[in-house]
Amino acid sequence: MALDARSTGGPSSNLLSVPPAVRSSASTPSLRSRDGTLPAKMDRGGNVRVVVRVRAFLQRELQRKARCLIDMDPITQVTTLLAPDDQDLADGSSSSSNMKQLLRSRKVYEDKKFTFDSSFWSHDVGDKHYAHQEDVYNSLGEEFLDHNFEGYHTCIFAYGQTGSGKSYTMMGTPDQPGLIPRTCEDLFERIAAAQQEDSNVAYNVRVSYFEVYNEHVRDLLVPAVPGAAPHYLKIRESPTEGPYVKDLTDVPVRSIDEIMRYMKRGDASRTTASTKMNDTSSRSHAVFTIMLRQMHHDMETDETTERSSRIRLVDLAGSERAKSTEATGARLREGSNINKSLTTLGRVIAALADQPKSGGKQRKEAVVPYRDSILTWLLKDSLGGNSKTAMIACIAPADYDETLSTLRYADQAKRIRTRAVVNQDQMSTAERDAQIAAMAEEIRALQLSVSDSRQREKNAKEAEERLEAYQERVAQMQRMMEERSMVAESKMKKLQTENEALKLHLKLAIDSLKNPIPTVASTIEGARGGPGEGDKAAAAGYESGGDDEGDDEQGYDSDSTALGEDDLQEEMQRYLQDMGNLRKLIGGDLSRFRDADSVRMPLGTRENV
Ligand SMILES: Nc1ncnc2c1ncn2[C@@H]1O[C@H](COP(=O)(O)OP(=O)(O)OP(=O)(O)O)[C@@H](O)[C@H]1O
Repeated sequence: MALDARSTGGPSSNLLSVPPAVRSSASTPSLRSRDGTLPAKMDRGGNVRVVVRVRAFLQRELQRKARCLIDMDPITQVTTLLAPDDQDLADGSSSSSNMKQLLRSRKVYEDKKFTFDSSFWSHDVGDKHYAHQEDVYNSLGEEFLDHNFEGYHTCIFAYGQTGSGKSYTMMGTPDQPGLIPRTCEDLFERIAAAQQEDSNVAYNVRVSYFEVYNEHVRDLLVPAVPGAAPHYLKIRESPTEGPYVKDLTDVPVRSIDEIMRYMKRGDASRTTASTKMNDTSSRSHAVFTIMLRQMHHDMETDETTERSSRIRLVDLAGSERAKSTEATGARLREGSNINKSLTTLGRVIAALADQPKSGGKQRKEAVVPYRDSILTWLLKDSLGGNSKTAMIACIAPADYDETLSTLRYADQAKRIRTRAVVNQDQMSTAERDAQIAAMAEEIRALQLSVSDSRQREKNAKEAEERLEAYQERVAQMQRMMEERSMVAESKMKKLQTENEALKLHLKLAIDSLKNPIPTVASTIEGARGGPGEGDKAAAAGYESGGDDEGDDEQGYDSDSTALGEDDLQEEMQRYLQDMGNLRKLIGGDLSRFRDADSVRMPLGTRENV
């Protein structure tokens, strides 16, 4: 049950019974909508969607008998942060000197109210309005997956202080899977259902998983070699794709099992450590990306429509105060790097929230400091570009200062507008072939110039840039070849289905010729001539039609039967031969792609695990 479709309740909330949320039946919208326009209900405007989730007390909070400082109103979606009293402050401070300091500072605490798109009350599981993992997925993940099938890039990121429930929300546990495993599962279920419905649509799914640790990018799908120095990846920016991680493993996946395997493998490689605030604290920002490509081939026009979308699911490391975590050494350095990138994220959010709305009075756009941290640079597109984005603000129930800071962050993020567009391409087979040929030519030229520059070793930087451009083009070509092979496979599938249908048809035609059903006319004729005549007519079958012309048309004579059967058989033979030829042609195409695949592997622009 999704919380925005029902009530949530803090200690004082007004609980209402509302109907349970209905699981969306949305599947893949037809790829045949050429212009990429979507039903109005799909378009929720371009603002970042912000939801908030409060977790249950942890052992340490129960031990100090903490009081819940959060209240959520299920109707208005207002989240109230209640001012702590002296007792709360005394319970929350780690030492008596801290307490004295707090009281001396005479800070005035007051209740603060915030309104978000949804609020998830996950504080006490006994509450009938408790938001389970499934509710969070149904309310947010499912809708975002709808957008992906429509062709939009999406990004969901979890933000909050350390130990507030980000990893639990995004990844969850084996018993309580979070948004990432649920998205993977739903994705493949939808693909299977859509393929049953329309075999002309082909799907291609790839995943990658990386972490940003201490301002370095590490591939989580490549197992770390024990004892060896960690392998960090570089970031590049492409004019079309924006910033990306160079040489990041990007694996094709074909089933739920396969994607779950990669997800678990990456998750196990994440840098975590035990801190005072969280036994398994994520010390890095983790970005799990799914690339979904949907291709529809129209047999009549021989045109292929392709939609591609990127699903980014981000589990940020938690903001932390060194005082609370009591971290020293490596943990302290990690903590300050985490805080640095989160501060930059805060500045990016503030700058984006402050951008003038288009159409209004011309005001200068604020400079957005994306490049000030690896995290914000990599999320540039998701935060302020072509993406539908959601932020899940995770909060602890009894930490006023940290929760206030998270809620303020979230409040600002609500004002960010992104510019998501449907990523759809349409191309005829001839155009695709021409593009592949042109690309092959370009690659050849680049290859020559790379080896030439290398030989001369004059300008190493230039050579490197050319090499990168070359590798990028090869990767693009690889993708186009895959698309062609997907189209060819879908053509094959369709021909096979037609072939089967024709074979069945032929068999039925031959069967009906061999064992014809007596014509109704002759039976009626027989019946008219009295019971004796009728029996005779039935026994004579279709030959008893008489010399009447009309009867001849309805019945069959043995000569014309033989002729019709031969004709039909001949025609069917021709069909089958045509089918065979087509199949050979496509088979040839496929083996060419496979050959090309093995040839291009050594180029290794994208490593496949
Ligand atoms: N909704 C929830 N229901 C039950 N337990 C939860 C919930 N949210 C979080 N927890 C528990 O709280 C603890 C901290 O959660 P989690 O590790 O997800 O925090 P985090 O925000 O990812 O922290 P960090 O930033 O340090 O990695 C875990 O033991 C987790 O199981």
